[in-house]
Amino acid sequence: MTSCSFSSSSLFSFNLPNQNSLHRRPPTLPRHAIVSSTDGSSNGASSSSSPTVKPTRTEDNIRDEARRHRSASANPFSARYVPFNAPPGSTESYSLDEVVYRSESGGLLDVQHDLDALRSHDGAYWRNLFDSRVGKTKWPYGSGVWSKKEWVLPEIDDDDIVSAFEGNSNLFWAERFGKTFLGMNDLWVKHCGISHTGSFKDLGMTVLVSQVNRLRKMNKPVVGVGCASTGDTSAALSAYCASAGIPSIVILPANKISMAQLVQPIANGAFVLSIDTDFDGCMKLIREITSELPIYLANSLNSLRLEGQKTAAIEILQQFNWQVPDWVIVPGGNLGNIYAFYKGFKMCQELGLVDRIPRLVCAQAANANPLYLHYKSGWKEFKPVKANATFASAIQIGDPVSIDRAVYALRNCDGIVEEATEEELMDAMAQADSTGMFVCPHTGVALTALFKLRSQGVIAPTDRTVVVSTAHGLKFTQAKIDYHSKAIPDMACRFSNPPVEVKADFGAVMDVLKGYLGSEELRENIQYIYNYCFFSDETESYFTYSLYNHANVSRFAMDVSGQIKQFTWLNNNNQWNLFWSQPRQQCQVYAYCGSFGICNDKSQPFCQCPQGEIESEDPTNHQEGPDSTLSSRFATSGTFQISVENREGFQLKPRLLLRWLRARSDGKEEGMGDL
Ligand SMILES: N[C@@H](CCOP(=O)(O)O)C(=O)O
Repeated sequence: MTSCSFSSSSLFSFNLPNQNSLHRRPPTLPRHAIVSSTDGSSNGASSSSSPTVKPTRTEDNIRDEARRHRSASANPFSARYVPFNAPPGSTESYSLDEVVYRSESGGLLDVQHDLDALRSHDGAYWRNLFDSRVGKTKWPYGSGVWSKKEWVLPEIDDDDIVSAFEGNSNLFWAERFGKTFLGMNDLWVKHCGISHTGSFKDLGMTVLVSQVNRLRKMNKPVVGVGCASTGDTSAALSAYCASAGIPSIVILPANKISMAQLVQPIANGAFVLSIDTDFDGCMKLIREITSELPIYLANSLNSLRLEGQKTAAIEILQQFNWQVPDWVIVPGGNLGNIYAFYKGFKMCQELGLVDRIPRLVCAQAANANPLYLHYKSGWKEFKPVKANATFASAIQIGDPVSIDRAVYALRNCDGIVEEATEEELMDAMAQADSTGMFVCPHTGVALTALFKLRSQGVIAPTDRTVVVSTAHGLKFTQAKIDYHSKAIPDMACRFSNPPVEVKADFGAVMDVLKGYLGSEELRENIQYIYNYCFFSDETESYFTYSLYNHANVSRFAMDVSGQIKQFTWLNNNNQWNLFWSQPRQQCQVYAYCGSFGICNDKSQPFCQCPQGEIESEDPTNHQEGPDSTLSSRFATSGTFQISVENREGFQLKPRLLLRWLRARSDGKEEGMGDL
């Protein structure tokens, strides 16, 4: 890990920076004659494309413009800290302007909104309001978080908000991944990592840093903001703090985060401490530090963060036109996010935007699985674990701070916890990448959970399922390089795709390309023409297919040849064309010529009896193992060829010594077969 040397003297002088000079200035935009207010009563949803809109001034930026249109009417919405899962009758609560992370009893806090005030509008009102703000540059609603401001931090002044217009992340229809690997048609990946700093942490950090900005303007004693991190939280914290001119301090476990994650806070000017411990050790330190120094805690122990993160759930509903998916699968480490998703969905149900919530699945790496073990024990006593190294390094956490929140969320939505081994998560990541994504290992954990729940029949092929991708794959290139170079000990790296080294010679390149174009791998592309769905359980196995283009006519047949054949109708020739067959060559049909016959694709009839004498060792005693079949045939050259093929169809170099002693072909004596 790179070591960083920053001067500590300037950081710990505790001088408040001149905020005016540091404040981010959004770009100047032409001001349009749009009348709108922050309560959304007139949101200008259709104004930007109206021909009657005229630019009248150009000197205002979007923040100035929002300020000018600030509503004069009193804000009816509010929120407070209360003890998390407080017993009925509890009156303990705190203003969001207090610096407090724990309840009197030492438990977690939660941000409680005045739901009665929010209920003064019905679900349709909120749906329309949120929808009207998407895709605009209006400050601060251009952010997917602040477009739900009334449900996030209703009382903050728009001027105090520090935003990179985060959120509104892509909800990707994982069409090919779903169909190819899972037989699913309605699988989606919420790419929260396609974001300002490359992870979902931006959603929470815009809220937390905005509140810090407000506290500092109120002259509250907040000198800087600090976090422990496995890489993503620190990247988000440092970027948002840099944007607002607020010092940030990040504590990282040495050698346990990716280079891309490490360089983010360094580049954004954070004070970076690389500490020889794991994340749980760093978390303990930051808790102690923030209780001693005027440094505001930015980890999700601070419930403000979850107010931003919950908007990803609202956004998913919005992207489905307010239809509720059946499942949402979230990778889990420190476990704030699984609760944030639950809270977002629950608020939408309670406020009448939707009538139910999805079932949540929390997916953990098997090397850092305290929640999984807790779930498997029937939610008996929780025991932290020592988290072992995992490629899903951002969730290498053994003592998650939000364990109570996660258990609450999962129990209240009939949730499930799954785990993924290192090989499973890396394979799943590579499979997703092979279908056009570029996901992080944590998404591999979530996809593994999906594989397992599909194969157990818990998630049905038609269930609408969303996998939450938490970070950008580019943060984890080293893991991908190791995988594709097959450089990971004890891992088969089944889906690796290493580059082919070829000399700079036309013929050599052509040979390699011809090999590739004839490969099995490329033939699989027929899936773009046919939509295959394979189903298999204990009682039945079958597949169905349909044509993407209904103008095509096609038929499948299996006949006495032992081959399954797929024909397409050629309109020009008025005949069936053999499009695909498997096994491709007649002689590849298992035992087509019986136990001792010789199959030769190049002659008719294909099957012949061997001539001469063959002396061989026991065919089952060769190194390819009993799963391999031996076949032999005459090639056009007249030489005798032997091939050994295992059940997966891989051609193996035969180690079996089959000696062709005296073969007579056309009365000639041949020498050794072509081994
Ligand atoms: N994966 C996290 C770990 C800290 O979690 P947080 O949600 O409490 O910030 C990270 O990126 O640091």
